Amino acid sequence: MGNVYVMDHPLIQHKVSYIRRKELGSKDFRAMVGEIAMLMCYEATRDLKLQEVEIETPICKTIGKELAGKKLAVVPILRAGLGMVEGMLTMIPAAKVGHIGLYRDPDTLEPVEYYCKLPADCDEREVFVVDPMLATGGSSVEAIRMLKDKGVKNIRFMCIIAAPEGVERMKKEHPDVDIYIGALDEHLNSHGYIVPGLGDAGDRIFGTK
Ligand SMILES: O=P(O)(O)OC[C@H]1O[C@H](OP(=O)(O)OP(=O)(O)O)[C@H](O)[C@@H]1O
Ligand SMILES: O=c1cc[nH]c(=O)[nH]1
Ligand SMILES: [Mg+2]
Repeated sequence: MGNVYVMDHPLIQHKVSYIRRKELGSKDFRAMVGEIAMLMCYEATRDLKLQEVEIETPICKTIGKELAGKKLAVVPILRAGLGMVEGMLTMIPAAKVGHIGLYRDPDTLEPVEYYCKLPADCDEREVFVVDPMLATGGSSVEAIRMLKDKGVKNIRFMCIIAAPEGVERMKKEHPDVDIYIGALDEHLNSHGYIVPGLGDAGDRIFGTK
């Protein structure tokens, strides 16, 4: 059964408050989204399995620990998820990266697919799906369905801001997926935007509005 984790680390909370400010420009917004992703990655990988390994230091042989089991992959939901990739790779540089392109139709709020390129062995990997915003949940539910269709079994979802509506939908549709949230907000407005939120994450990262 998947769990929902809302980050309580002071650095994450501080940086999330910072990127909510409407006066923050794209350059600083983008940099901070990357920093938040890095800190969230650190928190969301706490339970990765370790195995013992014999190593030799300049002094003697000893037993150390290394990551065991499945290799990792990061899959951003385009566009806004791209802002989290570098931070994730700072923490887990050996991870492969897949891309899922979805945009939300502004009228229906339904996700529209336009791209999918995944690592060939993604079904053998533990996959971190990243997107700064979980609003209605339509995009993340669809992205995870696409991964499951390719045989991926171990999936975690990471977002910076979530609405309760999206969290409930994810729990219902993908009860096996752990969800990591930077901040859990109040509700969605009539246009499907998170309140208080931070506006349109993709536009703010790429300066398109
Ligand atoms: O939970 P949902 O209701 O599906 O909304 C969340 C989605 O909306 C945003 O993407 P958007 O459609 O704005 O595309 P963009 O990243 O290209 O801006 C966001 O980055 C999520 O992917
Ligand atoms: O508040 C929201 C909702 C969906 N997508 C965003 O970028 N922001
Ligand atoms: Mg957008």
